[in-house]
Amino acid sequence: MQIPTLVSPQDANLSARLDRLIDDKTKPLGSLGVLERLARQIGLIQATERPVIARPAIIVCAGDHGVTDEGVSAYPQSVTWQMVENFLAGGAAINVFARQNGIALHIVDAGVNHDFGVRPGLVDRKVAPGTANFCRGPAMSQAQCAAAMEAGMRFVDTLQADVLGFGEMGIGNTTAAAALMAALTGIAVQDCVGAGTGLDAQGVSRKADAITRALQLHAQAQTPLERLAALGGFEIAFMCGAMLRGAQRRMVLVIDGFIVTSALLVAAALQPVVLEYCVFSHCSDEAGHGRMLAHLGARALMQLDLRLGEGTGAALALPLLQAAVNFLADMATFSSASVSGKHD
Ligand SMILES: O=C(O)c1ccc[n+]([C@@H]2O[C@H](COP(=O)([O-])O)[C@@H](O)[C@H]2O)c1
Ligand SMILES: Cc1cc2nc[nH]c2cc1C
Repeated sequence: MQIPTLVSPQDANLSARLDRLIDDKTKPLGSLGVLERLARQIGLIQATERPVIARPAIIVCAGDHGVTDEGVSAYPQSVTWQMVENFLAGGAAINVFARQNGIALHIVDAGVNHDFGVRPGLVDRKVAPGTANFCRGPAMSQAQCAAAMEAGMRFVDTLQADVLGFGEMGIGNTTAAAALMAALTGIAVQDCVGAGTGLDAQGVSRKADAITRALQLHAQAQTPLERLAALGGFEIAFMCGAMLRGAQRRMVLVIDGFIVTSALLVAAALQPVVLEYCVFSHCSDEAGHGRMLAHLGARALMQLDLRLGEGTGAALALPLLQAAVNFLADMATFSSASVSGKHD
């Protein structure tokens, strides 16, 4: 598998020109805060003083997890395929928010334990019907993991998006994400685990125990790709490949919650520059997410106590990205509006 080579979008000359444009708008210097940072970042990613968001898209990647055998989720595995049906019928939260914000939604089966048959609207990239239980062996073989990543890269090649958001669905995947987090960051398991879909304290400690056993079993997995195969999931690997290709194609990547960020942890371990293409939509209520973001040096746009996944935070953040490019394009300048500038 060829890992995409990324170039940094940083360009000192363009950055200075964007700063001048931003500072020339009719507002006290710096007063649009994070929106100014976003406008500059999107301009740099698109390599223009006039960035646009014309074709926003979100990929919702679904996969099942063998580790659910350890009793690590508050819901049964069948909810994964049932929610995929819900996405296809247009009734999930992500459908509502994507419709509200004019976002194209792509639903991907990367490894769900269900036969959907031939389903219009479903992107069938099933590598296998769920991962193996990583407490007993690797979640995926290296070949399966590479197949999921390559499928993610190839899928992004079919898209015309300028902003690409990520979402996921997979009962048990907060366990996989927490295991990846512990392995890739060295943060203690206790500080990586959380309640997921709603475990009680006993459930959370069962989850931590499963992860601790898995980290011992897979101690020989040392590279990011070995760790992804041992502990990850098909939807996580698919997103990791899709993020790397999206950055290579200079798309703005909108990161959602805990599981999406775990895919980015792997992508950033392979190609750190990918982070310069990322906007972090929100800080999830899942306990480890704040620490995961801190590890990446990332600042989330919003804190809404969300813990749903599906790309809902990414969809809700899109209006903020649009506000950033719109103020840059449409606000008057001090001279065009005859407004006096700051005292010297
Ligand atoms: O995005 C998040 O931060 C997030 C936090 C907690 C749960 N989820 C969703 O809940 C599911 C995984 O939870 P669990 O408890 O089954 O591991 C999966 O479908 C995720 O989309 C998502
Ligand atoms: C109902 C339900 C919807 C979800 N969407 C994302 N993860 C989910 C988990 C559950 C349980």
